Amino acid sequence: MFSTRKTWDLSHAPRLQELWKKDISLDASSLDFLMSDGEDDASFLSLPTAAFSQRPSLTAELSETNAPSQQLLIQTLQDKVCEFQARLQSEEVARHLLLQQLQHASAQTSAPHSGVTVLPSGGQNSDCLNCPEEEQLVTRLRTQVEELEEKLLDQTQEVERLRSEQGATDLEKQLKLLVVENQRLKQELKSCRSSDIQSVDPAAGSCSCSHSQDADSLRREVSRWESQARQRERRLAELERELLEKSSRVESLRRQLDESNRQLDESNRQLEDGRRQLDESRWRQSEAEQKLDLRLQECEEELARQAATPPRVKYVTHTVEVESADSQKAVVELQTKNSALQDQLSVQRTLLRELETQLHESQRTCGQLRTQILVYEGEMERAQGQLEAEMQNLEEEKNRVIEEAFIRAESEMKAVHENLAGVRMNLLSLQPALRTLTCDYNCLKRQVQDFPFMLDKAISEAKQEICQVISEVSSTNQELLRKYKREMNLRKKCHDELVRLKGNIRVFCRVRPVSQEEQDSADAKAMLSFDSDDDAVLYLSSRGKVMTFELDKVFAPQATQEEVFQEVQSLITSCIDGFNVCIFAYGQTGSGKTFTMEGVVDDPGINQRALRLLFSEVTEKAPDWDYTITVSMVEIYNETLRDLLGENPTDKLDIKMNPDGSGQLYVPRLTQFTVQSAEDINRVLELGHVNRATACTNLNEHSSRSHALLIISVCGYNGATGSHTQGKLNLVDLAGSERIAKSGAEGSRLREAQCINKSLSALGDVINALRSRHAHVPFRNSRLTYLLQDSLSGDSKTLMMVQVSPLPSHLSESVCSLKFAQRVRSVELAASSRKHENSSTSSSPTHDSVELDSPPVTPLPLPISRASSAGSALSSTSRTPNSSRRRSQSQLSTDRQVDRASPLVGDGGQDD
Ligand SMILES: Nc1ncnc2c1ncn2[C@@H]1O[C@H](COP(=O)(O)OP(=O)(O)OP(=O)(O)O)[C@@H](O)[C@H]1O
Repeated sequence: MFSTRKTWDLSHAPRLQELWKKDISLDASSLDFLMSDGEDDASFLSLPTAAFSQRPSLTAELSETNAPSQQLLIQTLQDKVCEFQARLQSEEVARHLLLQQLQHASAQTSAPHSGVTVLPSGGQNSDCLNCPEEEQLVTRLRTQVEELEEKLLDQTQEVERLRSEQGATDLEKQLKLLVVENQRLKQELKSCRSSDIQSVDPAAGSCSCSHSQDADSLRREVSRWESQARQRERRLAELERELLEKSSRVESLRRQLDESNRQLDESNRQLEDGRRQLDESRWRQSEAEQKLDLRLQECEEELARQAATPPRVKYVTHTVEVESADSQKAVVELQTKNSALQDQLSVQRTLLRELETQLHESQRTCGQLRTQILVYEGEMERAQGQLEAEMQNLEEEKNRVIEEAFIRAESEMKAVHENLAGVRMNLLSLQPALRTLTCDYNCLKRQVQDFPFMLDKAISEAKQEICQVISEVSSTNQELLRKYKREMNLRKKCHDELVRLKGNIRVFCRVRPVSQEEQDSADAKAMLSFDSDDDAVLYLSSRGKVMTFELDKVFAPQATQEEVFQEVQSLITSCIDGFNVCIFAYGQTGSGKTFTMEGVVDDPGINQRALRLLFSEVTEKAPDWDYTITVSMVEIYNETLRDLLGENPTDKLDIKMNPDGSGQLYVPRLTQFTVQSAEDINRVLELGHVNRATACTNLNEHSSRSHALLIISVCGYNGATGSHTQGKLNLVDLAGSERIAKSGAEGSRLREAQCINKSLSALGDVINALRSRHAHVPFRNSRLTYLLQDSLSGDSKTLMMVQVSPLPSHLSESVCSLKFAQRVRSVELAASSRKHENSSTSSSPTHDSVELDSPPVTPLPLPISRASSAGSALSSTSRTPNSSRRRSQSQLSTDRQVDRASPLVGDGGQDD
């Protein structure tokens, strides 16, 4: 079935076939056999020179013959060699015979004279050589033998020489050439195959010519056709199997039919036998009947004749009687026989009927079987016709498919061959490239050999360049560092200027919310209101009048701790840059100072947040800067300084001038903790809180009567620049600012009130003197201002957080606190206004002088509309907050210019 494909496989690869044939011809063992046979046979060496006289023609013949006919040629050569050997042997034998004859003749000649046997080896026996003729003959013969031997030796040498020069060497050379050619062709075939594989299989090599894709597709097509052919073959095999089954079925039916026919014949035969038996028995019966009838008739005739003769009646009667008895007996016998024959006849008839029934049955079955056979035969003919048609179709289809596959494969092979030729061409064209590559490789090899030297040279050059670059970079760094320092100085100057222009005292106000209990017992409506457009304005209503307070920032009751801290954190971080910062919480008792500064556990205040912020900031700067943060906590109660972190919190501390001559103050024996983590902060604050609580009987009351200070020092060192920074952050929770003296307190309460009043007044005076740039700033007037001296002077920054209670019952204290804040803030704003304010306001709080019934007097004359923000009472309908704010801002620059020209001069008590 696949003969066509197999034929195609070999016949359509002419080149491979040719190579194959060459390969076979060269691999044949005949040449090896010939060579080994010729060399092993020693007689070959004795070939006469003439034996090789035909060598040129043989060589020519060998060279002319094609590779397939070489075997024949070799056979011819072998025959000729054998022939030469035979001839040589015969010559040898003849020569030996001649020699023996000569020796024998000489022996016979010499024997009768001396009786001594002449040795064939020619041994000298002077006794036997009496006759000179004989001696001469022997000598001549010996000479002849020697000549012959020499001649033989010469011939042998000549043969050897000729053999080495031309004969076998030619064959060997030819064989070697053929072997080399064979090897070359094998290699070529191998390379062709490998290149075929590479071009056919893209995964096997990197050759990606277009023919490989065509070849792939053709191969796929061929494999598809092959699979189709296989399917058709399978189908054909199935049909054949089916045909065989049907044939076997028909055969079995035929066998059944034959069996039936045979049975039918058997039945017919039985029937015939029965009929024959019946006819026979009938015939015998009729014969017996005829015999009986005939006997009966004879008997009757005899009876009648005897009856006709009376005298002889008795005898006749007796005879008749005798005869009739016999006749009767015979009749009875005959009747019995007749009845038996009748029975037999009836049996035969019954049997005949049965046989006839069987015959009918068999004939009917036979008819049915014949009908069935006819049906089967028709069906089989039809199936056979279908099968033949199908087989015909399949055969045609198969031939067509094979033809197509053949054509495709042929074209594919052609393409592959073309591809192969292309590959060969490529190989040829690649050879120059290979040569170039080889040249390049050699060149590179030389370069690689020179590489260490070049590398050393390059490394030394690179080192020089790197050193040069490093020196350049270091000089650039020096330059950059110089510029950086210059920029830093400039920035500091700018900052100073900015601070000077903007003022380094900021005043914020925070209104605490109304607690649940206070809401229940609140006796009035909200007296404080806020400007939705301006977060620096607070309105206070009292008796139908509205007082407007303008500060730097006003926090409504709903402001969170985080929002408050957001506003102050820039001040806190500036202490990392070396600034001293002071944040005060100022206000009456219960206004929320401690809440703002310390906060509660779940919602910490400025103190804890400030320390955490400082940690995160110094951590960010850690690669360049090395910071140390130390913390101290002190309390000032009744002008007594106590260390809240010390082992004995009740011990009094002093404030002294630092003996190092720096002019800085310090507190001997003050405990300082270096904090490095949030846990340290919590521990320190907790310790301070516990110490403060243990030092008093009622913490709430005590905290209202004392100032609590958290002093944080931040020291930084920049290793790169060598610069140091030192900043200090003072977070102060001041004592309550209510006017206790007015309430008629006595004894210790009076002393507490006096101390608080004194320290707060001193703080106001210091701030006033600082803003007014007085030559003398009264820091020493209180422990508080004395301790905060370095954080209030110079370029330090101060924030005052004025805490206000929203309750109407605290209106007087709230007004007093707000007026104090307003004055502190207005000090720095307008020099021109200060002149007027100096006569009407004081920077120091005068709590005792502010009366609820008599609100602060508006300074006269008002320099500008800004005077309205200095605590003047205005009708809520007389002006809008926005207009006030705009005026304040427009006037700000003018005021600041004047402020630099004329320092503020003022003192307390003007409110009164
Ligand atoms: N902004 C606020 N939000 C919620 N509660 C506040 C707020 N401010 C203050 N409080 C609450 O008001 C009460 C009084 O606050 P706080 O103790 O801070 O006042 P104080 O001015 O420090 O009083 P003292 O001078 O006696 O120390 C506290 O219960 C506090 O929780």
